[in-house]
Amino acid sequence: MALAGVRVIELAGLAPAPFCGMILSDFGARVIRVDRTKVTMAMDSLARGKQSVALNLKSPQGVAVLKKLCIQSDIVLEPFRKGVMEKLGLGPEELLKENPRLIYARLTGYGQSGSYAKAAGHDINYLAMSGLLSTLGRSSEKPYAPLNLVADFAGGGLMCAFGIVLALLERSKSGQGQIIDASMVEGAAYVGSFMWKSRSLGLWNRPRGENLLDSGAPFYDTYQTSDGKYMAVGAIEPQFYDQLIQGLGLDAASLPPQMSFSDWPELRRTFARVFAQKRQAEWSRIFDGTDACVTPVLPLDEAGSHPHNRERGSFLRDAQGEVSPRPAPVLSRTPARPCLSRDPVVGEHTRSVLEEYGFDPAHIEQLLSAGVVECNKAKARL
Ligand SMILES: C[C@H](CCC[C@H](C)C(=O)SCCNC(=O)CCNC(=O)[C@H](O)C(C)(C)COP(=O)(O)OP(=O)(O)OC[C@H]1O[C@@H](n2cnc3c(N)ncnc32)[C@H](O)[C@@H]1OP(=O)(O)O)[C@H]1CC[C@H]2[C@@H]3[C@H](O)C[C@@H]4C[C@H](O)CC[C@]4(C)[C@H]3C[C@H](O)[C@]12C
Repeated sequence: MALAGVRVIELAGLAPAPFCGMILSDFGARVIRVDRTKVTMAMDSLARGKQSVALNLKSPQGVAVLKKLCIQSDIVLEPFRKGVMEKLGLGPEELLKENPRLIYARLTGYGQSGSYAKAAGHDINYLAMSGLLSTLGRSSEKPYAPLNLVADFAGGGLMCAFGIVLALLERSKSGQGQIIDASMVEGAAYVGSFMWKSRSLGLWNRPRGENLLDSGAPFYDTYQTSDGKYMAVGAIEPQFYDQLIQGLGLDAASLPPQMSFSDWPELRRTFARVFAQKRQAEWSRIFDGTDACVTPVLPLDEAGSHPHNRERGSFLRDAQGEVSPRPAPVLSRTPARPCLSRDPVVGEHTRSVLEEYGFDPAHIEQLLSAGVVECNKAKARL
């Protein structure tokens, strides 16, 4: 796999950093998640392929253990508020001094500088600060966040993984590590570059929810079908729009022009009335194999069984029987080989990892009895 041999120390966090760690793990990196001690349950549902060490960083011995792990690793990924790592004596200066090849990835909401750097926040705040949230939502409604996909995952976890891969590539030439300051505000904004850079085209001149791709255009929207399901319509180009009109059984001559903004509400009502006359499966049969850009809106538990996704193996089933997306993109020679076994229990790998990183058994026992580290076993499933 592409990242085979890369060792990552991931400090346990909420959502973006776990996703970043899972991407690295899916593509072959060895990811060791450092959890707190005395936690009953891992919060990480993105733990595929990771190992867990339970370590109390509030003790000087715990800090020393983490340092030793980082000295022998390629990447440390930290998801805390600015200043937390420095307060622990684990800031980049300390760690890079001991391991100049270390890539020190800091994944935060607001970045390592600026007046908000130390403020708490979540996806919705970062999305709001990026400028993008103001554009998301239906006409005459307030802005709404599309789950926590944009800032936490696209602009956060994924962007940080990209930064790590860039730093690894650069290190292969310079031999040096570096610090990655991944701000979710900036990552989200960057993902949304199109919004800024296409403004001169007049694509976003109208209020929220009344433009081409923000649910303003009737040919770029979803429609309810007679069985309460939905179809997604993305028929932007005239040649594809013609096929939409044909599939709906409408007479193009009796409709207003596609790009007549003032007629969009009426056109939307016409499309809605027609879509409501057939079931989703019927519409799928009509539009499959055409270029009308019309597809069913699949619920999560149906996405994996759609013929197209099944043919490509786009979703996988793990040892627990849970279905989730296959890692993307697909590399031809060195594709991801995601681990299918269960997620680690907090502290499950403490002993084995410490042994591997050169801690002698007596030292491990002492750390255990001092409560600096914890070893836990997976509970048997009855
Ligand atoms: C699924 C839910 C997640 C929702 C995601 C949400 C929408 C997001 O947007 S996540 C993005 C959040 N932002 C960031 O990550 C930006 C960077 N980070 C921060 O800004 C901050 O970390 C913070 C604001 C997110 C949190 O601030 P906090 O004050 O708590 O922490 P920090 O200042 O960073 O300091 C950390 C302190 O911790 C110490 N530490 C760290 N590691 C160790 C260690 N090993 N040992 C000892 N100490 C350690 C460190 O030293 C710092 O100490 P100091 O403060 O003294 O300096 C999920 C959201 C809630 C989940 C549920 C909930 O947790 C309850 C259940 C728990 C159970 O286990 C599982 C089920 C739950 C229901 C759980 C389910 C889901 O996971 C959630 C709903």
